[in-house]
Amino acid sequence: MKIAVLGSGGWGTALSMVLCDNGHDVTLWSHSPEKAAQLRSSRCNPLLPKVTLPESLRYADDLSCVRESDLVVLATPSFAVRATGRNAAPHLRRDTVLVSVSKGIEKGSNCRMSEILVQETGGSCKVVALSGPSHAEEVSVRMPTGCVAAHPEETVARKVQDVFMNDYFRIYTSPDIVGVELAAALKNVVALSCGVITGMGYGDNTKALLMTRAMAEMGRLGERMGGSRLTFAGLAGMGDLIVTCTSMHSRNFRAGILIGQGRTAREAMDEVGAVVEGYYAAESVCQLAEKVGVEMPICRCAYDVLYHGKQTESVVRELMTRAKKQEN
Ligand SMILES: NC(=O)C1=CN([C@@H]2O[C@H](COP(=O)(O)OP(=O)(O)OC[C@H]3O[C@@H](n4cnc5c(N)ncnc54)[C@H](O)[C@@H]3O)[C@@H](O)[C@H]2O)C=CC1
Ligand SMILES: O=C(CO)COP(=O)(O)O
Repeated sequence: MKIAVLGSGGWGTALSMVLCDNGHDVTLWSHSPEKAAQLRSSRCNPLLPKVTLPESLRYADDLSCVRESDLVVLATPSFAVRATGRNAAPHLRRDTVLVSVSKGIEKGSNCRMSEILVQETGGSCKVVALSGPSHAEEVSVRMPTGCVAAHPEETVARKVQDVFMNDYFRIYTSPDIVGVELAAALKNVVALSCGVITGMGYGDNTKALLMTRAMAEMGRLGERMGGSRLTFAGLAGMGDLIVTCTSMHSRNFRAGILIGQGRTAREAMDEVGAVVEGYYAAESVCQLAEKVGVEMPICRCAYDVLYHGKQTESVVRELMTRAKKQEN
């Protein structure tokens, strides 16, 4: 199959390697000519220093590279998905399947990534969400990993399953694209929060409390917006929550630790030096929760710390002294 991967950060690069392993004809697009030239000449992405990029991988800096592609993977940070989709759209075939792997919610519109791509392609292309616990650093060295390919039409989700799946990258299908995409965006806010309490010096009890209660609020919002609670208990929900709340590969978790140690959100993101999606998602999540009338105290507190510089100690006290309630 002819495949274009748009976005040459850690994740776009790791997925390009999976697709090359699976025998596809893959082009990796970078948004700057310098980046494409650097990848082509060095065959190394500094974000994944342990790996040499496959000989068969091609590089591009022009979005006309999607022409004649059977499948196009959107792997830019979420803030760049709309512009990338819009600029690629005139070159796309109507039967090209788009695969969205960016984990976020658009600032302002609060759209999911697949909604943006449907809008930008005028609804002509099918858009599948691929998500799950999958650090690029581990996928690129072929560590066993599992993800979910979500689309309401089973045949479309299965097509993506077939393209990506191999003996170290296991793909399940799901009809619940709403749940999968919301879980992906929400878990980043929780991973940031988990980093904050870790940076403050709290231990495993506090982390388990935060992750479990955050799952409850993620599921509440997801269900109210049309997703299934079961999705939140699966790879795209609980799976990805575990991997990002416990791993030093996670940029969200690392940024949170720095904030918990006293840095501002801006200082933490600069220090991490890569996209921290949870920062952007926190604002949208609070807006969505308010709009649909769902209580999300943990995400609300994360927003207050990130956007209003609220003291982390007072936020923890606030959460711990909420009114008494039954667990479910
Ligand atoms: N890194 C990972 O392990 C995983 C990341 N993701 C998601 O994939 C998306 C991309 O993440 P990463 O590859 O990790 O990002 P990254 O932080 O490694 O790289 C971001 C890339 O985006 C490029 N970029 C910056 N501005 C751009 C623009 N305006 N248009 C196009 N590209 C631009 C940068 O040059 C850089 O190469 C995020 O939404 C992330 O949540 C999903 C699963 C795993
Ligand atoms: O989504 C990820 C792993 O599944 C990557 O998480 P971070 O963006 O926090 O690094």
